[in-house]
This record gives sequence, structure tokens and C-alpha cells, in this order.
Amino acid sequence: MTFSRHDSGVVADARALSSQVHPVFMLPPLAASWFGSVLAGEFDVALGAVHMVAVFLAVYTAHVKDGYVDFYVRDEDDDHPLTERGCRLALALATTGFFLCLGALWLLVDPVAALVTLPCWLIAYHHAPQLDTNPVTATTGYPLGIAVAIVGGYYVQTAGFAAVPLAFAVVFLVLLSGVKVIDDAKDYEYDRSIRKRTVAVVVGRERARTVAFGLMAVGLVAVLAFAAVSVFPPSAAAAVLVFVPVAAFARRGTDELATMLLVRGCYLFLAVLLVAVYYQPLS
Ligand SMILES: CC(C)=CCC/C(C)=C/CC/C(C)=C/COP(=O)(O)OP(=O)(O)O
Repeated sequence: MTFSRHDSGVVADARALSSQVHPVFMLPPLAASWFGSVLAGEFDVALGAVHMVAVFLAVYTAHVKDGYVDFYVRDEDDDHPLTERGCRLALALATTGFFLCLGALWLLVDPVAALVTLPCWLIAYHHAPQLDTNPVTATTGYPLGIAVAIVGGYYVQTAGFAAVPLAFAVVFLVLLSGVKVIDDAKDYEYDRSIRKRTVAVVVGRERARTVAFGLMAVGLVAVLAFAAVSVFPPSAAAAVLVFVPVAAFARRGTDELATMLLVRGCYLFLAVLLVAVYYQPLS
């Protein structure tokens, strides 16, 4: 019983390890990495895959460490599928895999490709117990990882930086930070009971909503501003038109319903922005 706390055998260990793969948190960073590659135009699938694997391993690291800290260090959770030793081994394996990917990017692209990917792991590894104790870093850590994944995905394909992926990174950092504030507000009662300092716990639920929708509004205005100065094509404004009604419905719902709507709205928003930038239908 190396990994599983509840059972022995290879299948139980595999189940315990896979319990830390959370598709809801995993898919957006993978999509962000792929999106960065797509923004480069013609792209090398193998290089894109190495970057995606690095991003996956970074997010996996975050979940394993968060679960370990919450259960074994803070005694916050009632149960955890991994043994303490299993957590450490899984952390070591994921981290080794991440740095092997970094080495590959260094050799196949250049040192900057490795350096621009490194923050994904730094943010992930330090999520718990460091970054998740402060409302600002607890809110912006995951969106910042997504922003870095977009810029890194682009860099590994082109060995350069450009205005469009950087603008996307800024938009998603701000917009997703808004969504994260609402997502965290779902756990308001529990977080307050364990003194976890999310935005909702620190400023109260009502003000957290104002902060959240304010951040989303800034993200949407940024899209219009980037379109106005021709960083994004004019058709990018359609992404704003798609997101606004979703946000309007979300504003009236509970935190649970709002989170569900906003996450789906973000996928729609990303899809419309991708079509706008890649195909430039109105240009
Ligand atoms: C590349 C990239 C995207 C990097 C960022 C990785 C990152 C910070 C992921 C966070 C994932 C995570 C542990 C969420 C739950 O934490 P929580 O503290 O909100 O919830 P909890 O109550 O389960 O601890």
C-alpha cells in the first residue's frame, strides 16, 4: 500500500493517484496551453504536447500538495485517498516529470521556453500552504497559471512573445479572477469556520460579488480596448456580447449556479475569441 490509504494493490494505488486529477481544474490550463500554440498559427504538435504535459503536471502538483496540506498538515479534511508517503512520492514524480519537460523545452526551443513555463510549477507548488492563505494570491494564483500557460504555449512554438497572446493572458487573468471570487464564495460558511481568508470571508459575500463582477467587467472592457487599438480584430467584441448575458443571469443566481454558468460562459468566451482572432471573420 504505497499510495492508497484505503486499499492495497496496483488498482487501488492507480485510483488514489488519479483521484488528484480534477478535470474541472485541469481542462482550462490544458486548453490555455493549446490555445497559445494555436495563436502561433502553424504549430508543432510534439512541442505543444510537451508544454501541455508540463502544465498538466504543474496542476497535478498543486492538487497533490493542496490535498496533503489540507489533510495531513491543517487537519481540515475528513478523508484523503493518498497516504502521506504516497503524497510525497506523487509530488516527487510530478515534479520530476515537470522538470524533464522543462529540460526538453530548453533543448528543443531555448532556455526562455523553459523559464516562461517554470512559473506554472512555482505557482502550483506554492498554492498550499503559502498562496492560499492570502485573499489576493488565493484568488489570482490559478488564473495567473492560465495566463502563463497561454504565453508559454505561444512561446514554445515561436521562440518569441507577441501582443496577442499577452493580451489574452491579461484578459483571462482578470476575468478568471472574478470567476474565482464567486467560486470561493460557494464555500463561505466552511471557509469562515476554518479561518480560510478568501475574498468572500474577508470582505463579506455581497462585497465579494461586487469585486467579482467588477473584475469581470474590467476583463470585458479590456477586450474592447484591445480591439480598439487593433491588438484583437473587431470581431473579438462578439465574445463580450456572448459573455454579458451569461454574467447577467449569473448575477441573479446563487453562488453555485453563478459558478456553473460563469465557467461555461468562459468556455464560450474563449471559443468566440479564438474564432475572432484565428479566422478574423469581419476583416
Ligand atoms: C498552470 C496552472 C494553472 C497553475 C496553477 C495551479 C493552481 C494554483 C491550481 C490550484 C488547484 C487547486 C488546488 C484548487 C483547489 O484549491 P482551493 O484552495 O481553492 O480549494 P480547497 O478548499 O480544496 O483547498
